Amino acid sequence: MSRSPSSYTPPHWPKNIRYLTTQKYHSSVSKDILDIIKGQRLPDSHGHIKPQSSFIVIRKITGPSNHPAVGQFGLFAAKKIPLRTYLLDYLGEVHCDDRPSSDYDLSLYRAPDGSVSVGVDASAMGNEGRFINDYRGICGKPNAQFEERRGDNGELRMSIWTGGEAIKKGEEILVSYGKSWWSHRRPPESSSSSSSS
Ligand SMILES: C[S@@+](CC[C@H](N)C(=O)[O-])C[C@H]1O[C@@H](n2cnc3c(N)ncnc32)[C@H](O)[C@@H]1O
Repeated sequence: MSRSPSSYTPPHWPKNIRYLTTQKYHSSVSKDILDIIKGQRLPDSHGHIKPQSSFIVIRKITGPSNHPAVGQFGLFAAKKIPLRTYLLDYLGEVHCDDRPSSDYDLSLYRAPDGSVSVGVDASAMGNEGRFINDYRGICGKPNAQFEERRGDNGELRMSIWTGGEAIKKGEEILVSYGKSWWSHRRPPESSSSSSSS
């Protein structure tokens, strides 16, 4: 970990990936779409919630040997996490171009007429969220989920929340990437994934 706040990167952060603390916008995002994503600052409200990123750590997956992402990294509970906790936002480069080869690209927004699709791609830049793995082949169901939310500044982001059960210290935090993410990829081999989501 480095000392100055501007150059902070979390432990295990890869040197070739830019660490972000805010979303970045690619030139493929038009002014109209930028206005929709950035939204408007919300009036001060009592519903102000902050992400609890002290609950999570990036860790290299060394086992069990049948873990489908062994040798890669994952996101783990640094301490016991209560149910329905807002952990962090999935930060990356917000874009409107196609990124079929990125394994770190999430869908953020689709125009109602289907003409524009906006993604957040954390392949070259992102935060701890880029290390969250899918539950398939690891356990029976996810213990966390992606949720779209607008922050206090009105900006639309993909946030990561724990589900309806507390997560024990040391447990891996796992979401569902969704069927469409896996539809054009090879599913994990030791899969326990008969789930529909
Ligand atoms: C968003 S990244 C997750 C972080 C990744 N493990 C890493 O170290 O950078 C998505 C990639 O993680 C791996 N992955 C995540 N969940 C998986 C799963 N359930 N089974 C197999 N591979 C998985 C795949 O290689 C996938 O392309």
